Amino acid sequence: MEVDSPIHDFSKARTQVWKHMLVFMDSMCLRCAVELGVPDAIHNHGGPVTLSELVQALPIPTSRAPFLRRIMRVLVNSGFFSIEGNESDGSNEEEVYYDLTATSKLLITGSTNSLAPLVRFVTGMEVAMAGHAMTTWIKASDDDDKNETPFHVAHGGKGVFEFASERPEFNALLNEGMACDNRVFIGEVVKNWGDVLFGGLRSLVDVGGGTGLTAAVIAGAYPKMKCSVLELDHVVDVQPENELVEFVRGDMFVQIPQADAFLLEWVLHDWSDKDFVEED
Ligand SMILES: C[S@@+](CC[C@H](N)C(=O)[O-])C[C@H]1O[C@@H](n2cnc3c(N)ncnc32)[C@H](O)[C@@H]1O
Repeated sequence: MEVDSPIHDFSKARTQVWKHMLVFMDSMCLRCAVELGVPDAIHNHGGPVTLSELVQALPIPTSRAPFLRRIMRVLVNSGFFSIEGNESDGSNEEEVYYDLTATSKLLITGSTNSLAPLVRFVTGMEVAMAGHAMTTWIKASDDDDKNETPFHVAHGGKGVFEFASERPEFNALLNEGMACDNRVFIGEVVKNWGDVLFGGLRSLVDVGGGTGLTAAVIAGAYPKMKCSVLELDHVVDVQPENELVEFVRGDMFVQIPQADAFLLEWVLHDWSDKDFVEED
């Protein structure tokens, strides 16, 4: 086939459509692997596993092995797992070994840098429903607050934080998802730029600081600084005692406690300029 023939152009364009239609399967395979505990199973095995060893370690019937192999194929292709041997050439599947990569090591449950909770949150039904509501949302009148974001449209006019306040499981998913992504990041920030950012401060308020993880890391490194977290009731209600950080219940649009400095991490993007910019 000539490279710039009409059939080539059609084929290329068609492939592009297929690719975009199905790209959500990448996320769904990732979610499935995290929910099943595939990274944990390989980690606990202590090294590369065959397909049948993997099936045995997971809560799935052995009859699902061929489907797990396909899910693993997608994830090997995306770099989440490595494979030794070549299962596509018809070799005995016992000769094929799956192992963790740097990416899937970030998905081991309970490890200090695990992003598994973030995967569960972002690929979850509640967020996916917001994606499905995008067309309805963009066609809707923006005079009504219930149409503010696709999430509002998908969830009966409730924004993500109001929704979380009514759903303990979603609240936990959101809080853990946010916190896990910070664990490594804030540690590095404090290590490399802590003195520039926080040196000399007597007090700091992490506005919308979630579980308080960020504030606790900062407080741990600067014990003379008073670190507080301003959060909504439903977030504060489920936080364990924290010796390093004081939780303050409140609404940042109403009042923010006095401090030398304020931290707004992953907060401004949740709101429009109209919410944040006030002119006297
Ligand atoms: C995207 S999360 C970011 C959490 C945390 N700063 C982080 O980086 O992981 C936004 C946070 O803002 C909090 N929040 C939302 N509206 C708020 C308000 N009006 N007053 C105080 N906190 C609020 C939410 O409960 C949520 O924990």
